[in-house]
Amino acid sequence: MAATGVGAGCLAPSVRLRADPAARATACVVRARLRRVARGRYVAELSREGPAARPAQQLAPPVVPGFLAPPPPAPAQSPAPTQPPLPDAGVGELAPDLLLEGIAEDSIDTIVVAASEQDSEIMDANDQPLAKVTRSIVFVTGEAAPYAKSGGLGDVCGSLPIALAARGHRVMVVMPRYLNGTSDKNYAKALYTGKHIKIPCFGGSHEVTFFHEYRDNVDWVFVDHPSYHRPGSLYGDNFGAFGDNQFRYTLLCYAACEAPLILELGGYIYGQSCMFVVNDWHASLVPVLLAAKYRPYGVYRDSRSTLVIHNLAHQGVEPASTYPDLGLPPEWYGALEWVFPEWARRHALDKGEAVNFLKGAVVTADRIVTVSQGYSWEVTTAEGGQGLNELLSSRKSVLNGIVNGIDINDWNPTTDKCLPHHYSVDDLSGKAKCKAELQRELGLPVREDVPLIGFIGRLDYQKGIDLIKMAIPDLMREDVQFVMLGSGDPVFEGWMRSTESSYKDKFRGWVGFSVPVSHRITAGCDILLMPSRFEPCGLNQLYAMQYGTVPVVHGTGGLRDTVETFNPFGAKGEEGTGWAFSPLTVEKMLWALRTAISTFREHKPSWEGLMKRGMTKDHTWDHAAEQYEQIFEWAFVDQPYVM
Ligand SMILES: Nc1ncnc2c1ncn2[C@@H]1O[C@H](COP(=O)(O)OP(=O)(O)O[C@H]2O[C@H](CO)[C@@H](O)[C@H](O)[C@H]2O)[C@@H](O)[C@H]1O
Repeated sequence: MAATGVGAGCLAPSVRLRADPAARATACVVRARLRRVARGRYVAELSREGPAARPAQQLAPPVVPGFLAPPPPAPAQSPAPTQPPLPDAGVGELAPDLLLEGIAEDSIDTIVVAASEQDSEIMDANDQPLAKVTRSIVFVTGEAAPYAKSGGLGDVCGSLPIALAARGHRVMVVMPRYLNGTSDKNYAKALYTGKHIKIPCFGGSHEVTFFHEYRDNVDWVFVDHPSYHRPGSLYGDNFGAFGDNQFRYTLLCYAACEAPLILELGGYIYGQSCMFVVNDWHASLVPVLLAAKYRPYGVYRDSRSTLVIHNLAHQGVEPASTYPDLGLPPEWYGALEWVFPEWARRHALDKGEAVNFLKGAVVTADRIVTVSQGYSWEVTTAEGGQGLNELLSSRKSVLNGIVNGIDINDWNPTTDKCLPHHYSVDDLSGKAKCKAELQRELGLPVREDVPLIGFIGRLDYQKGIDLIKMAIPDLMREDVQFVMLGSGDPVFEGWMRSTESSYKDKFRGWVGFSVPVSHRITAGCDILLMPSRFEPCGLNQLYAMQYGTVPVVHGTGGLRDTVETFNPFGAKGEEGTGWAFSPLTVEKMLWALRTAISTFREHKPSWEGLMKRGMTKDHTWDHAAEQYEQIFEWAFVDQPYVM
């Protein structure tokens, strides 16, 4: 039995058959024409074509229950021999998932689902179309919240798929099943699919299995292998990055290529016409595998891939001698080939030859997206391109920037479960209470009049921690409070601890990774500081604005795109949502902070305006999801970049 889609907005992947063993097997074709009758409700007009000799009375009448309409009693259980044959018979209301009951599965050769473009649209609350064309989308990622998160990549891959699924797409996310003793409970609802494959790489055949959870209309697929079960964080432990990360993410990429072909999720596989969305270096082997190992055999010729760059600083680079381990044909070496400049080589005999996963995706993916427009330009410059600028420039015609959204269910001051008090743009009193609670929790003097400045993030060169370190002695001379939450570089962790003991009434350094604490800091602070050296998008400034906390940021990448510097003399009165300073120097940062502090102290109405403008900005994923759809459509208009 085959299911084919006809017409724009092919719905075939979601057609489901419920076979009735009582029905007689007779070859036929069922045509199901979907007509949209209301938002989310469809009528299927069924007609059956089959051999002229087909005895009509041997077939049970169709029952077409929808998700929304309660299923009618199942006449299939007692087929009435006098029932007329099908022609245009079964009509019922149903969601886009078409369920045919009472027809023997093996009695049907083909289901043709025809829906005009208009009919197949999923409508929004105002009955306006969301997605024009629905697709099968496969996200491949090293992390996705709430299962596993080490930073912004996890946030994005935990919420963008849900936003796309809400627009009518069929979405799968493929990521490792990390079991490390602390996050195991996050995978509790994921069930073993019974599917396992053997992956030929690294000198052996490695068995991986698949687990699955269906949540928020998304198929969350977890690849299981012993190398994902170990203490520490996702990518390393106290001794640094895991030495076998290249192996672990090679397995992920192979598994992600197989998943749409073998996993029957909701009864049906995703098939060969997918959009693979590969995130950062962990997933970057996917487009290379599609080109080198599938398309030459006629598989995935109708699929496309989009590389999403969240952070160019991590590229998955290993010695060239590891290439044979990857299981790729020798002639594909050039796609991953990477030669370090002489200054970056370790000794005179080092030829600097390496393989670079991210580079592999840059030269094979159909489209490339960075997580802000500003960053999409920066990656083409020598300063921001981390060595890939020339290659990325050569692909400028398919390079776009889309600013991330945020998960409004998770980050919403009116409902946030991590907060002791709630508030909204109309009633900010809860924010003052959150501030007092935070000061109490941190053991700082509880004072409403003192500006409380926060920092949340990885303690990493990228985040400009060294600038904060240099500025602290000056800043601590002011009447301010400062709280930092972060983990990473042990040198900075030690510095945070010692600074806390030097400025007991003013500074708190919380070393560690705690999502609830990050929510409480975002809500309780007045100012959020982000002096990032580079920032592809940045999420904390978006969370801050959503919570009425005014961001002071270095004007780079996504920070420049999202934070508008305060202007008291704008054309329509006061404008702006924070301060974006540039260039990145301690003096400039202190100047921006002092301007913010004096506005907080001396211009209360202006401060409230800043808070409210930030809170009323649209930070939802809807707009970004629509832009991703556009990129996918462009990709499908073109032939695959590498056949
Ligand atoms: N100690 C801690 N405790 C609790 N939570 C913590 C934490 N440290 C960080 N976080 C959380 O991790 C996330 C960090 O996201 P960012 O976007 O700011 O940076 P990151 O560099 O990880 O992401 C990369 O990918 C994202 C997504 O595309 C880009 O926005 C970004 O610019 C790019 O560098 C936020 O949700 C933050 O609250």
